[in-house]
Amino acid sequence: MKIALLGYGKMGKTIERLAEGRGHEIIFRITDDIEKYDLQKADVAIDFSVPDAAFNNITTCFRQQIPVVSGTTGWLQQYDDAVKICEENNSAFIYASNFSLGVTLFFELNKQLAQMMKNFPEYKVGIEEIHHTQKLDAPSGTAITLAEQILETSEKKAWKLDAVAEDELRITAKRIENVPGTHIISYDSPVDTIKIEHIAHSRDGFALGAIVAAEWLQHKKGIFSMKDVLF
Ligand SMILES: NC(=O)C1=CN([C@@H]2O[C@H](COP(=O)(O)OP(=O)(O)OC[C@H]3O[C@@H](n4cnc5c(N)ncnc54)[C@H](OP(=O)(O)O)[C@@H]3O)[C@@H](O)[C@H]2O)C=CC1
Ligand SMILES: O=C(O)C1=N[C@H](C(=O)O)C[C@H](O)C1
Repeated sequence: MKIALLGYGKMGKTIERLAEGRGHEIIFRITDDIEKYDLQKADVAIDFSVPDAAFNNITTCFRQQIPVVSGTTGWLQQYDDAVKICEENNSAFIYASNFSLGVTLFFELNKQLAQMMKNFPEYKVGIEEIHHTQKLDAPSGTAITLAEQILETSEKKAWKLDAVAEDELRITAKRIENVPGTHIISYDSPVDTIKIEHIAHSRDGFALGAIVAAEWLQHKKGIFSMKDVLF
């Protein structure tokens, strides 16, 4: 595949290394005005950039029918508009707040555990995420996905960073040097605690998942998720 990278930071460089190892070619490393690039030369665009740039860059690709794999977090208030533009232009899109196989499995485990715990109100649920100090957004996109899954079965009304109200789901965000990404779901009762935890050891899992998603998306049209790709 000929890949246009939208964003060439920590994730862009990791994707470059792993994609070239799988025989793909990086034809653009875009970190500024996307209009300067001849996107028609690309088979797919992979977006790991910044919240302010993601929507414009992704939809510019859709308008040229270039399929997009996006992992950028913090721009999802515009996700529905991006989906609409993708469909209007008969293009293809996969978004995931976390592309790793481990977190895709963890999402399924989280849903099953939430379903089981809804009958045991003595357990108080909370989410903790830990990331490196350069991360722009808090809470992480992954923590928001986990929270939204829990809210589907819980009596809590909404998630909130550092929530204290009883009807809010508390997310705690910590920033520590060089941590690629850790997510913990805890159910605390007066007598014990149940925890599930996903720890990324590097960025390779995120990058590999995004490349596999891009390979899978070739010649497809429509809106997909990592569940479509992996299961
Ligand atoms: N879904 C997932 O699995 C994962 C998602 N992420 C998310 O991916 C995003 C990127 O993460 P990371 O690589 O660590 O971040 P970095 O800060 O390392 O990289 C961001 C990149 O975006 C570039 N950029 C800035 N403006 C534009 C623009 N207008 N168009 C295109 N690119 C631009 C920056 O360029 P410059 O430095 O020149 O400003 C830089 O190359 C974040 O939102 C993060 O949360 C991260 C890991 C996994
Ligand atoms: O910014 C990061 O680094 C990460 N961002 C994603 C998120 O916000 O969930 C995924 C991963 O946790 C790393």
